[in-house]
Amino acid sequence: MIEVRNVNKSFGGNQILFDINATFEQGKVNLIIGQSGSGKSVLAKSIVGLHVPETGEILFDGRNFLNMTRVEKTEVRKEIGMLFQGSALFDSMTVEENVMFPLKMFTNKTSKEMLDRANFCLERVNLTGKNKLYPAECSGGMQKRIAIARAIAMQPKYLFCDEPNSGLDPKTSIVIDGLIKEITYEYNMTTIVITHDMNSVIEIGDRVLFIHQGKKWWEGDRKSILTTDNQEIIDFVYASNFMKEIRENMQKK
Ligand SMILES: Nc1ncnc2c1ncn2[C@@H]1O[C@H](COP(=O)(O)OP(=O)(O)OP(=O)(O)O)[C@@H](O)[C@H]1O
Repeated sequence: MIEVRNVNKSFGGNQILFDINATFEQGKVNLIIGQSGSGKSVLAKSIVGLHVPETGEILFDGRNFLNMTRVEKTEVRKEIGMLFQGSALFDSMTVEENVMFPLKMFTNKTSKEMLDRANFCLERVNLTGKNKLYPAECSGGMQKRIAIARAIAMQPKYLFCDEPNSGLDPKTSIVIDGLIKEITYEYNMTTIVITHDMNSVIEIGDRVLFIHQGKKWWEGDRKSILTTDNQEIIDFVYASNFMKEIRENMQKK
């Protein structure tokens, strides 16, 4: 579980996050949604230690990250798997080398142990036998699955996914969402996903946090987001005429 308590963050006097309090539960897919510029990425980066908030606490299973020594922070970072927008694979490395990269960086495993783990992770994302390909030889969906294999290589307790479906077609997005959901449940991870994708909200949003103008505006589960009366959520979720029609039809029933 990750808890965010009273987090405020500014850049050069410009306040971006206002007293955010949120709980991201273990074994669940926790989504952060909100309009562009609302502060989602700043919040996620504050949680993983890429930004330092002025005030507040970030608790990883009760351990306050902001009070930790450098060594303690490094230990927590090893427990975090990251899935970046655009996959962020190393082009000059093969699939297998990409997946083994965090193991080489952070563990003392032997080559055989690293290869075994890479093979296990590649099998988990249905990429068995693709070890020697380079990222440029793989489709966008495959690249995302390689990035997921790399993110879980260290058996993380926490998984962060930044816009996992960006650049993917709807069908491939569903596959990636399904994989994120499955591995979250299978490995009992605390997963946080930043997304704009309403389909993801409906499919995998066990918990949904809606950020509006740097403030926590609403939180709930995927079902309650469809029936909420919160006007900012309605504006966000039902931005298109098609979605507006669906809501009107739901209300007539
Ligand atoms: N390093 C930074 N220095 C100064 N301002 C920043 C920095 N990072 C983000 N901001 C500002 O913080 C605000 C929120 O940005 P953020 O990237 O969190 O938005 P977002 O909700 O993730 O948007 P999007 O969905 O478009 O990615 C924006 O006004 C942005 O300009």
